[in-house]
Amino acid sequence: MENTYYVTTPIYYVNASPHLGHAYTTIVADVLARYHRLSGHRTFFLTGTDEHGDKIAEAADKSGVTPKAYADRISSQFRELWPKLSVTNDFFIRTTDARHIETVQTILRKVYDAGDIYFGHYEGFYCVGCERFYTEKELVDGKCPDHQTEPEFRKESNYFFRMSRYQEWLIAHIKEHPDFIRPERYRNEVLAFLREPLEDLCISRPKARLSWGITLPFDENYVTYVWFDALINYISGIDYPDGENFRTFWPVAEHLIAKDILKPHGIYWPTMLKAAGIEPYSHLNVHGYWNVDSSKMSKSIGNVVRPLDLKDKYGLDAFRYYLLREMVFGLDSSFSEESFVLRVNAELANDLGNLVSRVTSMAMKFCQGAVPAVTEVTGADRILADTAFRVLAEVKTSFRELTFHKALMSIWDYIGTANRYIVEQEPWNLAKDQSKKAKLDEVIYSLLETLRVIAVLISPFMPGSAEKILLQLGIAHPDRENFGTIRTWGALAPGLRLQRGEALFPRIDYRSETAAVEQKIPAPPPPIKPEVSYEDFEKIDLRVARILEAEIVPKSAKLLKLKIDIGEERTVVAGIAKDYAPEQLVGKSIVIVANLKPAKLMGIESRGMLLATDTTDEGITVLSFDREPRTGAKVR
Ligand SMILES: Nc1ncnc2c1ncn2[C@@H]1O[C@H](COP(=O)(O)OP(=O)(O)OP(=O)(O)O)[C@@H](O)[C@H]1O
Ligand SMILES: [Zn+2]
Repeated sequence: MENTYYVTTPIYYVNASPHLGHAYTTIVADVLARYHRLSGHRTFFLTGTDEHGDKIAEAADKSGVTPKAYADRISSQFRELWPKLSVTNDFFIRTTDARHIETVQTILRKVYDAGDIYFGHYEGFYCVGCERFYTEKELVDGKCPDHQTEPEFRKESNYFFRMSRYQEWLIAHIKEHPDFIRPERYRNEVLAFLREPLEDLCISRPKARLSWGITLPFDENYVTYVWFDALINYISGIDYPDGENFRTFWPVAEHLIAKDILKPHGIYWPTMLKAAGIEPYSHLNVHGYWNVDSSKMSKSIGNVVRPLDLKDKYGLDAFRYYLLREMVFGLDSSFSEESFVLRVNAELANDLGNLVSRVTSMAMKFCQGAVPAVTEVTGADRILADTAFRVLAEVKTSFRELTFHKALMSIWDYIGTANRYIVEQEPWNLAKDQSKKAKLDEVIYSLLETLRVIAVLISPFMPGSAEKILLQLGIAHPDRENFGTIRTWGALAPGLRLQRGEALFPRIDYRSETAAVEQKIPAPPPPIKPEVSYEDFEKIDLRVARILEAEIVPKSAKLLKLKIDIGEERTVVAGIAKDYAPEQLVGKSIVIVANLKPAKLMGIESRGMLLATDTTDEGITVLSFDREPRTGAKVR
């Protein structure tokens, strides 16, 4: 059978504009959809907006427009946002679509005819924010636990869905399908909830009080409760009951949600499906919250970060990368712009960006700007091929387990391996010796092929950057590369002309931005140390050093390894990675203490210490010269 994949996001409630939380769920769905398409699976990705209910009627009223006009406005904000974040949904559903309304009525009729909907009297505490009744037991100090507001007491006759009838079935289904709700903590949460007897679900609202909703097909004085309407989008969006999409995709449905809407998705929805005679979805995948200062980012609170602000400031791929790398799917994360910048600088500008620019510029220089031909990749060069296969398998597992941060860690492990391989192989030395030409070609080819593999691996997360890398490799149709084409090592065609490209991820100078805002008062300089004699000073040998190479020390946030020339070649390690990108240093003349006792830093022997000082904004600047000094000269 053909492999198929169906992923949905919640349909977002149109009572306010989209924020980073909505962007996260939708980008995760996009990453999954892209991954499955690149794996050759037939894929459908659905998102949309939820437009009925009290809260929208209220918000519209406040803005002085009709609910439909209000919903149109906010819905288009969501619809227009997604392409700007490179989100590739196949359809955008609105619960005000005629097709959707028809489907909701079909399902209501079916469940009603089966005897699972009855008319009854109800009284209780109703929270408008939650749009549901609360039992007294659920309230905290008489208030809604989510909204901290006092609910209204309401007495109403309404229609009820006999949810209780399906409680035992649901418990059994969850127990038989351990992955039905995941990660496990949320499965346990639903099971815990099901330990208490389920109450029937009130699924109507009298039109006398609220008319903004879908009319019940069996009583036109009532509209449908917003959850009973909204959840059905997952099947109306793929043309239930007769559409080919429904037949193809419903059997593999995967829902993505945050934990706030676990109960409707984990309990209402499967029992609704069961009552309507429809198979349950395959998986409910639940993630945690993005918090700001430890409270949930939410429209109602207003503590929101706008996705487009971040995209405009730092670039789309950096934003997508950060969201997927920072959050462990299932757990909460807190958002901070500082952690964002740290990741972009260390992992994107340094690790990935440098690898791409080093490899392509070496290929330009040593291989006349074309992919070299190699007969067979052997020996040490197998490491890159072998790592590719291992990482491919790890990424596959991570996608299956929704551990996106681990997928990225595996890919970054590969990037680290490639960066170390360059240092070990020293292509610049191979290039000096004609007899080593074959070896040089092998090294450069392996690195270019590694870039092709990395580009495909990152493409679900960072589609724009992946394409740029593939174009730099001279690949004319980047869209033809996929998880199938990287399974064969050596598929990169010799002779392709490399294309020069701009830096993928420019470093962000965050400190100077915040410094401008904070206006910190600098600490006074420390007191001068006690006198020393000239003879004592003379013992210190200061020299002009020219930096030949610079690279990040793996797993260290601060250290750079420098190869320097002081008349002889030496390696020194300096704690300046936060202030200098390696490429800013190469070719620069600096001052080092040449006779300081060697020290080992992160396993690397440093022979000499570079001199540096503070700038006014707290960063570091290395000592340099205003005229070109002689390399190795004594500093007096
Ligand atoms: N802070 C958040 N962290 C992660 N995802 C979020 C966050 N806020 C919203 N979402 C996403 O949006 C869905 C809820 O959509 P909704 O339109 O109710 O947003 P909301 O901001 O939580 O609204 P409200 O504050 O009015 O309850 C969640 O299930 C999740 O997919
Ligand atoms: Zn509430």
